[in-house]
Amino acid sequence: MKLALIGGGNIGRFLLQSINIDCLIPNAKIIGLHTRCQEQAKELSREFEAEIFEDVESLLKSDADLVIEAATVEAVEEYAASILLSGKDLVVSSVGALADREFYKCLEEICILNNTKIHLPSGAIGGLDVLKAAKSIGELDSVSIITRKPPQALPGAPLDGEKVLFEGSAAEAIRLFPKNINVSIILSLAGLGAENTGVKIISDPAARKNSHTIEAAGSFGKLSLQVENDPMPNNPKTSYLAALSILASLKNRDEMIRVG
Ligand SMILES: NC(=O)C1=CN([C@@H]2O[C@H](COP(=O)(O)OP(=O)(O)OC[C@H]3O[C@@H](n4cnc5c(N)ncnc54)[C@H](OP(=O)(O)O)[C@@H]3O)[C@@H](O)[C@H]2O)C=CC1
Ligand SMILES: O=C([O-])CC(=O)C(=O)O
Repeated sequence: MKLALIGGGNIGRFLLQSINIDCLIPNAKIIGLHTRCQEQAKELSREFEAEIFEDVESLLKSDADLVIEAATVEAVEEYAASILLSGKDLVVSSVGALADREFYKCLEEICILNNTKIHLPSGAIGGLDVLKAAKSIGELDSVSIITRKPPQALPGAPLDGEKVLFEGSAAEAIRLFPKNINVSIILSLAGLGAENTGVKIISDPAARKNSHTIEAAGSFGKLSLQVENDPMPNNPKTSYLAALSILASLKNRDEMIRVG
């Protein structure tokens, strides 16, 4: 499988190392990457033997089968449609982009017409299987997430003392924190939608982990799940599990017997 990558930050570098050097996905290679900073692109290209795509047009013309986005919500908004139209599948890290129903429907139509797929990894949380099963006959009543992170991982957070930075819907949360609360949107997509998923974001100077507590209730019973994420070694903002979940998505793609 030939892969192309958009974004050369924490997750991008981790994927280059895991796929091109550690060979963790059988028969897969990241053949090229596009990222905003050319210096960074050159360094990654040298280190991981991947081509540089100076723009997305050259990435689209490449023979990659699948594109992994590890950049920003804006990058998904800008490039997703043309990637799918070019016949390539897409793995999205910045799932917040899909909070917009119109955008979601537009991408879904492109996928149907072009026989392409979008893969949305579970990111830094879990429990999506429970929500999907629970709502399959429409009896999921409530879903919420409380995210607690150190202030260094959240924009505008005070360094002294715990503070609730946000309380409201996932739709509003991702508008205000597009780099920090993608988890609420994958949760919404598995469950009740972005308008009906409750979010609380807490900045906590005592926190050493990025923790996400999910509560859900419905006719199935109740779900209560806490994920205590270790951050990636070089970036307190990103949970390690988010990067691992992209590898898991790539592996799922080829599995003949799928769990969950
Ligand atoms: N679903 C989930 O649970 C999680 C999702 N995420 C999301 O995943 C994404 C990647 O995370 P992470 O690797 O930690 O982020 P980083 O900020 O470390 O890296 C992002 C990279 O993308 C590049 N970039 C930004 N905009 C563009 C663009 N338009 N075209 C090409 N490259 C671009 C950046 O370049 P530059 O350095 O020049 O800005 C940078 O190299 C983020 O959107 C993050 O919010 C993260 C954690 C969990
Ligand atoms: O990494 C995390 O814990 C979650 C995160 O940033 C996001 O959802 O955008």
